[in-house]
Amino acid sequence: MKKVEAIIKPFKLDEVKEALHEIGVSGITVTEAKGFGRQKGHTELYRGAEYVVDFLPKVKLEVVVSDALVDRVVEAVAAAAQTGRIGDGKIFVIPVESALRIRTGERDDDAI
Ligand SMILES: Nc1ncnc2c1ncn2[C@@H]1O[C@H](COP(=O)(O)OP(=O)(O)OP(=O)(O)O)[C@@H](O)[C@H]1O
Repeated sequence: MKKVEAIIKPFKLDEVKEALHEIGVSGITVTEAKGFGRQKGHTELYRGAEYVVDFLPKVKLEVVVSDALVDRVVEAVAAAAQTGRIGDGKIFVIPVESALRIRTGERDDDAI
């Protein structure tokens, strides 16, 4: 299993969620986040306004998937989140050791 952690522009969340739904991802964790990339000190367009970049609002999306699905998830998130402008975000892939569905006791691939 892998955790795909994506930092994206907030207005792209619905599109990314739809793309993940289409490839069969059932569980997603979404957190409001703030951050900056290498554009620090420059300006970034956010909701039509130019901001001098400090910490910009972002959304952090976490999806744990089977190894078989990880490439498709990364591609789907990247395609849905891309605008081509600075600040589009990043995707990290992290190994996951185990998973447990608390209600049933199912584990690992059966739990995600
Ligand atoms: N190395 C990193 N570690 C953790 N979070 C990061 C890292 N780089 C970027 N982020 C997060 O991703 C968000 C978007 O990053 P961003 O797309 O601006 O990166 P970038 O490298 O500057 O690329 P770009 O040139 O496309 O803007 C940041 O606001 C931050 O929350």
